[in-house]
Amino acid sequence: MSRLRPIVVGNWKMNGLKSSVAEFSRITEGYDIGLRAKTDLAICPPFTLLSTFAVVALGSRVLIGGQDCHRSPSGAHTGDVSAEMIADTGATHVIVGHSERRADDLDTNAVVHAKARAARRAGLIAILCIGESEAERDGGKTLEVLETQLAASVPDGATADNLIIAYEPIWAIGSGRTPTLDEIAEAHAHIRHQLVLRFGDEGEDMRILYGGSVKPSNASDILAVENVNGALVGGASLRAVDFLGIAHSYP
Ligand SMILES: O=C(CO)COP(=O)(O)O
Repeated sequence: MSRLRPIVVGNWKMNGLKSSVAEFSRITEGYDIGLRAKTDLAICPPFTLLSTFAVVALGSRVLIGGQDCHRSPSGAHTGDVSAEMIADTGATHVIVGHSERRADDLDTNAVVHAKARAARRAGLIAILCIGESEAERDGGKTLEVLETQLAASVPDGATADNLIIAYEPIWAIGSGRTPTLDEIAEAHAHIRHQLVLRFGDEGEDMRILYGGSVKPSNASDILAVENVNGALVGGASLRAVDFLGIAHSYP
């Protein structure tokens, strides 16, 4: 088991209304001493709920994050939200480079790189997502794709205190399918190797999360894999019972 303190992050994506505060409160209430001893816990709600959740989370030690940020601190960017604005709500984390944004909003590696720098500028921890498509996996290109994404989207000077990597195979997101444990181990070992090549000892301390169809039923196996330092959870983070179940399955 890794010596790094794990973090289990819930990505609520475009889900959640004011009425969802009750479900989030159940998550904060469930983050008891026993669970705190095992793992950090974070929820990334939509922007509309960030401030509310940050207040509800006070005193619980549940962390709050955004799901994306603009590269600039402020300015004429209608509809966008800056890393500084996210930090201003009390959030500590922000997801950048999620495959849904890479696909829907054409976030290239260069854009993700700029967003990760923006997160650091604002004092946020970037959760930077990388992952291969099904065609890339079938073509035997997974490790190469991960290497390219890491090289092009992780900024120089990143540290274990301001960067978390999330490995999310695109074909595993929301599909109920996951790579085998050996495949997860191989991908995470490769990411670790690249981080150490580039950042030396600091790379040993960067957390690498697995994301894609993590559920209470598969979490204990996945979280026990070498170099898996936590999980990025989509659908199963929307219900407190499932999300806490995943966090509890940390060995
Ligand atoms: O995209 C994800 C988290 O960012 C994973 O989503 P699912 O857990 O719903 O597969």
